[in-house]
Amino acid sequence: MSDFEAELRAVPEKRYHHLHPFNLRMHAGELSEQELRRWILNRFHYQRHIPIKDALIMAKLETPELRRMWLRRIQDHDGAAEGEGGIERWLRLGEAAGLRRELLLSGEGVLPGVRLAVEGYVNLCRLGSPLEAVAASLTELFAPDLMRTRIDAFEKHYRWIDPDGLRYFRIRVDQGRQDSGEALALVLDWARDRADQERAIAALSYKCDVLWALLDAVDRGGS
Ligand SMILES: O=C(O)c1cc(C(=O)O)c2c(n1)C(=O)C(=O)c1cc(C(=O)O)[nH]c1-2
Repeated sequence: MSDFEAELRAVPEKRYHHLHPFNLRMHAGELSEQELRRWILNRFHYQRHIPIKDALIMAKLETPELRRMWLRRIQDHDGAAEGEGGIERWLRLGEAAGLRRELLLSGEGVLPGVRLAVEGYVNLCRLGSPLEAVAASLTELFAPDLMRTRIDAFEKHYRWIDPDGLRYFRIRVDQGRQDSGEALALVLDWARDRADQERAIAALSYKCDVLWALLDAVDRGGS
């Protein structure tokens, strides 16, 4: 592993939201039903913006090979047809937890801090270079392990949620591995000099801040 790759991996190791107190409480089974519903509703705001930020990235990619790779990400979330894809599966997670899909789709109850955090990520992808935008997605190197921990925690501690609702996470484990493997190869290829490497590390650090700030807002609650 190159020094640069080790440096990249070290960023989420120390700052990814697997360390956030809200996630630690989730995994320990300490969240109330209300807190878990608040997380699902607010995280939907993040989920529905992922294909939007991916479309902004795709518009900057200059070859058919790269655009095909990125198009798959959009389809993972939006599905190839009505009733398919990650966004639909997240809506079903909401329903399994007693949240009507109309409520999630309305955006009602999304906390101001969550809106700002998500806007920050979308704007990084809108305004940044392809290298920065792809580097920011590398938090996904750590997401599959976190999802496995989350699935175990839900099955053990939150049995009031229908296990069918967990399909989003089950499918996402492999998707996240593929996404992060492809993104890492691109970042290692594109970041040729030290200035580029530093920009990639800064973008990944910023993305860790986005996820952390999102959970800070959910943890604090309000509204
Ligand atoms: O539940 C999580 O902890 C988590 C984290 C992340 C992440 O690290 O950004 C993503 C997801 N989930 C996720 O479901 C997802 O589709 C996703 C896409 C991306 C991205 O930056 O392109 N991150 C994430």
